[in-house]
Amino acid sequence: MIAPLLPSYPAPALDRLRDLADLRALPAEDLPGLAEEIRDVVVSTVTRTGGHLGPNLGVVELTIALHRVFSSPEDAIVFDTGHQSYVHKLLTGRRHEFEQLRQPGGLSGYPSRAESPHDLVENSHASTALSYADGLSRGFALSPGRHRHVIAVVGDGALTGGMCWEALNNIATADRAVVIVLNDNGRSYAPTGGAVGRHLADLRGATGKFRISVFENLGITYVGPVDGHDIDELERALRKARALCRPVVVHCVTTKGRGHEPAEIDEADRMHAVPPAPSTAAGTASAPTAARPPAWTSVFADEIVRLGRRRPDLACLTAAMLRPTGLHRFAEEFPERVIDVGIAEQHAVTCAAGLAMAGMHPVVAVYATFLTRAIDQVLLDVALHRLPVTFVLDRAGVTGDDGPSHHGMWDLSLLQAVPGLRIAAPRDGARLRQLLAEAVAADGPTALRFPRGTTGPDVPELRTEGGVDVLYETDRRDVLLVTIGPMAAVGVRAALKLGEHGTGVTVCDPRWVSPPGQALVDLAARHRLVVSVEDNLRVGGAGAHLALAVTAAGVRTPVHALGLPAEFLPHGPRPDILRRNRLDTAGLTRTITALMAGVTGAARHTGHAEPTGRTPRVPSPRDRERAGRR
Ligand SMILES: Cc1ncc(C[n+]2csc(CCOP(=O)(O)OP(=O)(O)O)c2C)c(N)n1
Ligand SMILES: CC(=O)[C@@H](O)[C@H](O)COP(=O)(O)O
Ligand SMILES: [Mg+2]
Repeated sequence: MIAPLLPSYPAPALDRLRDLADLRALPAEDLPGLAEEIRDVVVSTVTRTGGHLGPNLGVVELTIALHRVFSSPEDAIVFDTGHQSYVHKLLTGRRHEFEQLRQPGGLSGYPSRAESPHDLVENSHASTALSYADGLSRGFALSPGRHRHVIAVVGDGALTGGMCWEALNNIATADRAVVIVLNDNGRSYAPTGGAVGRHLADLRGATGKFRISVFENLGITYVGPVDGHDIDELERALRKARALCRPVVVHCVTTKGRGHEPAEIDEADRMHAVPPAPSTAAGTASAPTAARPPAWTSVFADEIVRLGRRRPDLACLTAAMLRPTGLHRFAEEFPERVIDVGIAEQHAVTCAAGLAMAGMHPVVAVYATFLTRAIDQVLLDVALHRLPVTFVLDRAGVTGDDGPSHHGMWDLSLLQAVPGLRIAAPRDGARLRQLLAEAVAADGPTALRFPRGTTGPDVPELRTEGGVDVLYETDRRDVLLVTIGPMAAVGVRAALKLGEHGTGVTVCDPRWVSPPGQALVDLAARHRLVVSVEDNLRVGGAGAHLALAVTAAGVRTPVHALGLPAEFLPHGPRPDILRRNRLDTAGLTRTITALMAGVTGAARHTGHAEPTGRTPRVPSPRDRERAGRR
């Protein structure tokens, strides 16, 4: 953790708080002023560092009241998704570190057990808090000692996730002290839809009128609706809930983006997540220009609309992320063919299976990391039936500032185990368009994965061999470098550097990376060493599967798969994390040089025939010019 800087924003009331006891000792009349200071600190910091502005502005009073009524960390407070835990961090001793929110080595944008005993759940995947609460309350009930309360802060969006209802089904079975603080701002990114959204809207409007909530029907006491910005009302409701010592939901009505007008009027998503200020971020995404290539998501958004015009059987599904996944334009043009299932990826996948059985070709657009919770559905609801469903996985690979539970680095390892599922990884915008068209034309399951950020310039192929694009080659066949997706540009630059030192590298992009095709095996047989490089785990990645295919074909060329370690990688700029894992040009060049030394040494030792003695063609000015364009 880097040394805390002096706070950039004066917050005298907040700075006088040494601990939660001081917060609890504050007179009620001081609390609105504290809330205002906290809002100012959140706005001034998050607009600089990037992060979740709207969600945190909506829980200022709620978090103050929570920490005045309950005694964290004795009482366990769990934040669902965790993107709304900045106020919690400011109140639990991290005021100074907050300046470094989401910065390398700085505070995580989600709860972090390494940062504080007040933080329990680091996973940023939604709809888990109630399951943790059920387990915590059972564990506390089984452990002797002081009676400890469990409090779960759950958003209305998170409540559309199936795990919440699995947990409620259990929580309601016994009188354990579980307080469910329902933070109802009526939105995920967009307004919360479905029957859950409708029911909550009914309850919000029920002040003074008698209304039975679904929670009461399950046997959970319902308290509310409560004004989520009135600290006094919140404290009264929370004290009432605490005294009940049984499952209770406190329905808090809040405003996402509260107190910051640009967020309050942001129709799209109330400034749910804002990018870092240009001075803070290395290369903030902004409008594409001839020099600045478009975002991957916008290329997908454009191409899926073009395909939708030609294919009336295309239907698209999102899990409460219509705009973040680029489906908003398809929804505008084909509203009847877009389905927002809420934060319910498992349902999205099996609903897509149903759509395919009904003759449609569904496209399920999710962030790669969120598909991990629907692998069973991909495997046994889609692939077992060999259904024509296409999964479009945005944010595949290292994502960056959202940290370990957001890096989309497991999809290739998990999906390559799914029989019959073909996986494509476009290297640039042009290939994304081509591969998307091929995917939705397939009569079985397909997946397409691409990273967060901009596409980079197109990387044209020299020629294509059995469906594999050859991007660069010399007349010496030392190394076959198989680049997966956007690693192509890195691979070509590394090949040029290696060529300057006498190593002949053939760079190829399989486009359809799984299952590995015969053409790749044939190419491997013609080289002394195969190296693959991917923005995914090495374990079970594309390179691992290529090695299996090369060995199974009886080809003796050694295969080295390069990729990410099977670790939870911290938050940080994507380029930094790739560089630290030697997946940048310099790292790849060094790795291949070392591997080649091994191969050459082994050949000298075993007398294995050297390849043709000709040195690789020195890269022509045209080669350099082309590589420079990448
Ligand atoms: C499984 C999963 N899918 C999608 C997301 C992306 N996501 C992050 S926050 C969010 C909206 C959450 O809405 P809500 O629970 O109401 O919290 P709010 O932001 O309104 O405070 C979504 C969809 C996620 N974190 N986890
Ligand atoms: C908390 C969450 O899951 C999302 O809000 C995520 O932070 C969005 O990430 P992007 O900024 O990549 O869309
Ligand atoms: Mg919400």
